[in-house]
Amino acid sequence: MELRTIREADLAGKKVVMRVDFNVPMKEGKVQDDTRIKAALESINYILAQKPRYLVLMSHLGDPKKDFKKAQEKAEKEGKSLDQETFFAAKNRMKNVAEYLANLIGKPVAFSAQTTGTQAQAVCDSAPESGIIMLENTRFDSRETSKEASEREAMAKELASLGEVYVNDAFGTAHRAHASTETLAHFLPAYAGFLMEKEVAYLDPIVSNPQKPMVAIVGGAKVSSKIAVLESLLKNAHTLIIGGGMAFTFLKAQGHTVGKSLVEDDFIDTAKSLLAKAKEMNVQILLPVDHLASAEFADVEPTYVDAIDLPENLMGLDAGKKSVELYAKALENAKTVVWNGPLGVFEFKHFEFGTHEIAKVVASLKAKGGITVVGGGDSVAAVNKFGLAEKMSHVSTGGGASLEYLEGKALPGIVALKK
Ligand SMILES: Nc1ncnc2c1ncn2[C@@H]1O[C@H](COP(=O)(O)OP(=O)(O)O)[C@@H](O)[C@H]1O
Ligand SMILES: O=C(OP(=O)(O)O)[C@H](O)COP(=O)(O)O
Repeated sequence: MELRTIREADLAGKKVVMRVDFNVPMKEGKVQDDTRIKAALESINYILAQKPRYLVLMSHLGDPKKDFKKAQEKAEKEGKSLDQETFFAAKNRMKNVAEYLANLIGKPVAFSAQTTGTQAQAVCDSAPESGIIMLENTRFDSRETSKEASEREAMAKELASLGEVYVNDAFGTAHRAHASTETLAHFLPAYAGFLMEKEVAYLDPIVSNPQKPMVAIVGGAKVSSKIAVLESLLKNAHTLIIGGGMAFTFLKAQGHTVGKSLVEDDFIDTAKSLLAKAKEMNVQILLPVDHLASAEFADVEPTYVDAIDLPENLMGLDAGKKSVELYAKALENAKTVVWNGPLGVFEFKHFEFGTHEIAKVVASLKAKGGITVVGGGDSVAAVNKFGLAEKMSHVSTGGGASLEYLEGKALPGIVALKK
C-alpha cells in the first residue's frame, strides 16, 4: 500500500503535530521497554532536521479509566485503598515518557499537562525554534475514543489548531479509529512517518502472498479486543494457539473450571461460537493442557497443575511443560508464524517459562526459512527480555494492528494516509 510520507512534506518552519505510539509498559513511573520510543526516533530526527517551527508529539499510554478500575478492584479484594492520582502518576501520565525521551535524545522535551486547550497552546507557543513538545496522554480526554464522531471531531480540531502538518507514525494504534489517530488526518495535511511506512512495507508481501502453513499464537490479557482478530485469523491460519490470559475464557467456554484465572465472562458465548467455527473451517485450536498457577497474582513459586481444569483457589499464570510441548509440535512445520500476546505473566520470573520456551521455538523457525512476525507492546518486551528479537523476521511495534493488517483489514489510521 502506497502512503504519503514525510519525505513528500514541506516541513521547514512548520508546526508539526505527530501521533506516535508511546504506549510502553510502565512500572512505578518507569519505562520498562523502549522499543516503541526508539522506533519513532527516525521520524523524529528527520522532522527536526527539516527545521520545523516545532514538533508536537502525542500518544496514549494505557487506558486511564480502565486501568484504574482494574487496579481498584484488585486493591478492594486485598482490602487496600488506591489513590487515583498516585496511580495515574505511575502508570498513565505521559510526563514520565517525555522525560525518558529527553534523556534518550539528549534534547529538552517540553511537557503540556493538558492534551489540548490553552495550556497546550501556551506550551507550544513558548517552544524554541524546532523544539519538541509532548502532550498529556490523549486518553485522559474521553473524546479521543468516543463512539460519537462529533466528539472525536471536536478533539481533533483542537489538536489540529496546534499545528499545520499532521504526521502519523503510530502503527501500533493504527487499528483504532480515534481522534488523534484517524480523525485528525481529515483536518490537516496528513503524512505517514517512517515507522508506519516500514511496518506496511514489511507486512504487505505477507498479506499478498502468505506462506502456508500459517500458525498464529495469540495470548496476553486483552481478551475482548483480540477475540475479533482471532475470528479473522481463522481464514488463513492452519493452527491457532490460544494462550496466556486469553485462554481461560475459551477453557471456560468448553466447560472447564478455571479457578481464579483471568476470564471475560461477557465473551464466553463469542468464544463458544469461535470454537465451533474453527471446527467447521478445519482450523486446529490449541489451548493449554496444563498450567503453572498461583493463589495470588504475584511472582511466587508456581504450583504445577497437571490438568486442564484448575482448582477454585488457583489462577493460571503460565503454560505448563505439556502445553509448551504441544505448541512446539504444532509450530514445527510452520512457514509463517504470527505471534501476539505473551503466553504467561512473563514479567514475573516464575511465570516466564511458556513465553520464553515458545519464543525460542519461534526464533529457530526463521533459520529454517520460516517467516516469523512478533507484535505487541508486551510481546516485544518479552522477546527483548529473552534476547531473541534479532532472531525474528520482523518485530512489529503493533500487536493488534499487525494481526489485523495481516488479515487484510483496512486499518483506519493507515487508510487516512493512503496516496
Ligand atoms: N495467564 C495470565 N493471566 C493474567 N495476565 C496474563 C496471563 N498471561 C499473560 N498475561 C499478561 O498479558 C499482558 C500482555 O497482554 P497484551 O497487552 O494483550 O499483549 P501485547 O501488549 O503483546 O499485545 C502481560 O502483561 C502479561 O503479564
Ligand atoms: O499496545 C497496543 O496494542 P497491542 O497491545 O495490541 O500492541 C497499542 O498501543 C494500542 O493500544 P490499545 O489496545 O489500548 O488501543
